[in-house]
Amino acid sequence: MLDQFGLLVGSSRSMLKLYRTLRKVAVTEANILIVGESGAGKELVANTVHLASYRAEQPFIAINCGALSPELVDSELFGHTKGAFTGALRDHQGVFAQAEGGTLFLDEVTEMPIEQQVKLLRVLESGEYRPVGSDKCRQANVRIVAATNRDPQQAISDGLLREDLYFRLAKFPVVVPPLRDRNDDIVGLAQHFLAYRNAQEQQQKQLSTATLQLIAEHRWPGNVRELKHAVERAYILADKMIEPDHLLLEMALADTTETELNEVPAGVPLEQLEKAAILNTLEQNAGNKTDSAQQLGISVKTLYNKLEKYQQTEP
Ligand SMILES: Nc1ncnc2c1ncn2[C@@H]1O[C@H](COP(=O)(O)OP(=O)(O)OP(=O)(O)O)[C@@H](O)[C@H]1O
Repeated sequence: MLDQFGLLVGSSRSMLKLYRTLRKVAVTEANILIVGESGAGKELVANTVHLASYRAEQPFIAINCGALSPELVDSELFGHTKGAFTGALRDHQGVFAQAEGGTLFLDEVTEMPIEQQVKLLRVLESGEYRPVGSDKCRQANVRIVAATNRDPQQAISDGLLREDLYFRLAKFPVVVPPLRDRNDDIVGLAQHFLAYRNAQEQQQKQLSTATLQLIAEHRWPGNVRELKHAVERAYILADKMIEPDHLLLEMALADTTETELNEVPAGVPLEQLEKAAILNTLEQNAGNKTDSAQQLGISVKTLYNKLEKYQQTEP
């Protein structure tokens, strides 16, 4: 049986160290910055912090900063009053109001436009925010837990994250290690996801020895999310014994071999290639933009911009 803390499962040394940190930090009011690769479990860490905090009975609100629409970002964060702008037909609560008393999880915080990062910093400093169109400030009682899959120092030098906001958020930087650095947990997590499905479906499917070996040896670039999806796929495909082929790991491989690249016909407009690469990656990731952007080596914001452009040029 693997150790558990809140929603997190794992007994590797790095996970046990993480639990110790979270246990201490959760009961404070400190804001937190969680750093880790996509799929490593950052949102689960944020949720666990919330559940282990004194705010557990209050709301946990999660937003992806890369998915905020540029025109509405102020309203999405701070809310708006009726008539604040065309289309503002009624008062709207932003995420700060929704999370009042609880925890606000800002995923992909480096994708938040710099202008809003300044406003966020102001809220963290003064504890006040003002809904769009209102002349009254509201008091915010919200704990901020932010996350990024970028190296924060690099994001600061690239101008994606304000240094002053970083210092405000990162009183307690929490690092979630990639799955390949917690070898001891890989097979246990696979068994955990399988046991969960077996209990749900009242089945007793099993992982064969060869499957367990493949799971242990795979590098899991998509981290725990990739492992969970592979087990769930295999669970559906296998009757009783889950064999290596059921995991469909080659489908999830992001690495394109040189031979495959040589098969791309010469003279295809680059834009067309780019669009095909983007749409195929999204399809492989079941529409998950964060994972797709990471595999494509672009930011979530760039991915959104490109998708928007395709929509405009579509007949
Ligand atoms: N330690 C863990 N124990 C159990 N399940 C886990 C663990 N870590 C991650 N998961 C599961 O893996 C999936 C991905 O985790 P999560 O969404 O927290 O990752 P993330 O780092 O926030 O990803 P992204 O950066 O893409 O938003 C979720 O289904 C989550 O429940």
